[in-house]
Amino acid sequence: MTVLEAILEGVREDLAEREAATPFETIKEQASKVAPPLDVMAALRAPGVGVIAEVKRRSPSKGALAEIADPAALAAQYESAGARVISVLTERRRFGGSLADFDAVRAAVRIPLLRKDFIISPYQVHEARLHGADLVLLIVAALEQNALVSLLDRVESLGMTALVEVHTAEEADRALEAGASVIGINARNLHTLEVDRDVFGRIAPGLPHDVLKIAESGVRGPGDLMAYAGAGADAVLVGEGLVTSGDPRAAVNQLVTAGSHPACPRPSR
Ligand SMILES: O=P(O)(O)OC[C@@H](O)[C@@H](O)c1c[nH]c2ccccc12
Repeated sequence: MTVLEAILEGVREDLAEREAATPFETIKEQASKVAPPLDVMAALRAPGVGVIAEVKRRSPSKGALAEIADPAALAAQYESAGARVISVLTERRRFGGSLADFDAVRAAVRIPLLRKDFIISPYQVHEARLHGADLVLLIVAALEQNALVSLLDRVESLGMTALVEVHTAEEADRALEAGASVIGINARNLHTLEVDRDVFGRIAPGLPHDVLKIAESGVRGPGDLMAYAGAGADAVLVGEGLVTSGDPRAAVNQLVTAGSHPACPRPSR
């Protein structure tokens, strides 16, 4: 079993419990009454290379990363330092996240929020909306093509944006085929957890100009952001580098400053 398969098994078990506690129809109905999603495309298309800052307690590759006693306070720091979007891990077993973390962050910031989880069912999409998500992660490697297409359609039909994650050129083709308008290229292989920062530069140039390109994982500082920018990134998604920095506000600010510096390569749209 690969790491991804093991994670998905746990996700399915946790999901079954939530489904038993609250029926799909209830989640759907409650989600329809929530304030509409924010304009994610506008946030991501702003000038310069954007920063998506992640609330991440632990990871399967490194174990515990940071305590994060107050996710709302961390998110408020990210926002005040100029992050465009905040990503909140809600996967419990491997990443130590929760929808409670998501709620705390939602109440603390005004910028768009990404629900970062292993989404395999429409239930989780409506659940994301119910908790105020604007963006939802869909991982191509975790989904059959028909599931990817139908989840993407559902995300968009609720007015949210799908961040469709890929790690290979074949997965990128599947993402485009499904109609993705925002593609995240993850440097980390979810089967082996190995990080290869060159994956972005191999895949991004083959994507259409109008597709927003997010470089995910492995950003340690402004140098990595500049390299991703040079390869065509519209934004970078950063977790570990921020939560382990000791000063997340300063760490985000350095990235935001680099991403808006005149010497930073511009997205080519
Ligand atoms: O902590 P990093 O290396 O900055 O990576 C952040 C983000 O890309 C990573 O958390 C991530 C990318 N895709 C995922 C899918 C599921 C869980 C987590 C992820």
